[in-house]
Amino acid sequence: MTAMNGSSTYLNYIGGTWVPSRTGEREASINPANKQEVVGYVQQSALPDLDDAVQAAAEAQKGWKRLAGSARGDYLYKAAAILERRLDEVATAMTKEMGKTLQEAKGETARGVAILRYYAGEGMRSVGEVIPSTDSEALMFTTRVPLGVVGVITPWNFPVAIPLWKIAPALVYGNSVVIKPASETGVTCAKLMECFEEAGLPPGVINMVFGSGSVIGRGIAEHPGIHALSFTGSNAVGKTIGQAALARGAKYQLEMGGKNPVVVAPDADLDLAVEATVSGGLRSTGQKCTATSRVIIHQDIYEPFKERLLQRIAQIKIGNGMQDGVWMGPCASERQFNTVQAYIRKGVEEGARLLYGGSIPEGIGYTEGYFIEPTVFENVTSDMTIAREEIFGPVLVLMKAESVEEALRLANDTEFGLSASIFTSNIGAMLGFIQGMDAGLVRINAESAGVELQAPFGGMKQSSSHSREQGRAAIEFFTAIKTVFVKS
Ligand SMILES: NC(=O)C1=CN([C@@H]2O[C@H](COP(=O)(O)OP(=O)(O)OC[C@H]3O[C@@H](n4cnc5c(N)ncnc54)[C@H](OP(=O)(O)O)[C@@H]3O)[C@@H](O)[C@H]2O)C=CC1
Ligand SMILES: O=C(O)CCC(=O)C(=O)O
Repeated sequence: MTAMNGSSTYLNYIGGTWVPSRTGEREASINPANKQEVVGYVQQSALPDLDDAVQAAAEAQKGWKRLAGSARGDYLYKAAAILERRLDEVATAMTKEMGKTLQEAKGETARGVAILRYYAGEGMRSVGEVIPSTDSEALMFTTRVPLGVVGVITPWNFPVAIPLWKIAPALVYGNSVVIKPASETGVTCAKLMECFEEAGLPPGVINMVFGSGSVIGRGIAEHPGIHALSFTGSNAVGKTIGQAALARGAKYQLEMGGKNPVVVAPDADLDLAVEATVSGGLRSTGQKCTATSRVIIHQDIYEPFKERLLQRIAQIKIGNGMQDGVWMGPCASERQFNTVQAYIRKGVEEGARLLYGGSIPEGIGYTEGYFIEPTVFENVTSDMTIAREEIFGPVLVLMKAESVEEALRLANDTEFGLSASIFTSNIGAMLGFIQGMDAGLVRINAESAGVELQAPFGGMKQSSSHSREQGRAAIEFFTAIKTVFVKS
């Protein structure tokens, strides 16, 4: 059982057993919509707990890699069915732990089910190719082998989808896994582990160790028994993980921040562009690496676009994501709440004009959680902090462009390159944007957020370590190619 003594304390999952940390310490997971509510307690683990998990994973991987891919896939199909059955419970834990609305949390959990099924099917797909040898009597082909024990370090903003889009391919290709979830969303991750446990995964194939990033996260990056690391989170942490992995020759994959632009051309469908800007920028309280952050608007339609945008934002209902009708929940944590407020202050100090929001909403219950109004700035220049750094909150900056060419130049004027959208009905502008935009995801007449699990996902420039996740791209990270030459 996950819970210790029937209380809401969640244990580490190591070697197929729920175990308390050797430190005996635990940490509360708080509901950001109501700071008084403890959703559950998770372990404050130390490095010996991680050692136990790595040892269990290494032992289990020996048998796991020998199973047929289809047999490994069968376990994922079972886990998918269990997660589907428990969808409401898992989504509720997610909303309570990190604040996104229940509707969004249910959508994400359903996506988790689909991710498991997609990778279950991978167990039966081809893994190599036959390459003609210059020796006519030889057979030369490639096959793929697992990497060994994979470390997974995940953030709190997609507590089901991100862990599963890393765990599922790692497992189906024959690796075992040690995951450290974000401290804010440990309870949700424990529920995913329960699904794998109920699916009957052999003990040790998947392990979860709670704990702080600086101890367990760093411990994963530096552990000699972990052969590969997949991380999503901030740039600052991602870079330290990459350096630690490189120093010891481990494979690593980093998915980090974004400063995603939306370009609104003079011939755009303005209603569509407004709706996509609101959804892409403010859904999940702006806490997506693909969230729209910079809105670059052609000067000819700047005023009508701005007017419609502000009208639409005024309709947003902020509140506890568990309540019907609430469109936007709180920031996920006190730290995130403080960060977003600091960026809003910085925007004002640096001379941007605060058009909308910027404060804690007025009304009953808002001071009980980490609520911030949707916020819009204008008169923003590219050198301002709010135009350069990832805010990860419900903040949009409006920038005016004299031409579509200038809009593209502004869109590219960032160190990030994750996602970018353009709204236009001009095919030339579309093609110019597809070609000229330096981003891993380029979207035409669609919001910057919104990832499909069967397609490669990742960024350019500082947004990623240049690898891709999801879809068939996952096989590139979670396996190594072996070239085989056979002669009788
Ligand atoms: N690309 C994305 O999807 C995300 C981007 N971010 C960006 O990062 C900012 C800060 O968010 P935050 O949650 O602090 O993101 P972090 O990068 O700190 O956290 C992501 C994960 O890394 C872990 N971690 C933290 N420090 C270390 C370390 N030294 N070594 C190894 N692992 C570590 C965290 O653990 P723990 O939870 O215990 O700290 C968590 O599991 C946000 O404002 C946003 O800009 C955040 C989340 C997702
Ligand atoms: O846009 C999405 O659905 C996923 C975004 C994402 O991966 C992230 O924010 O970390």
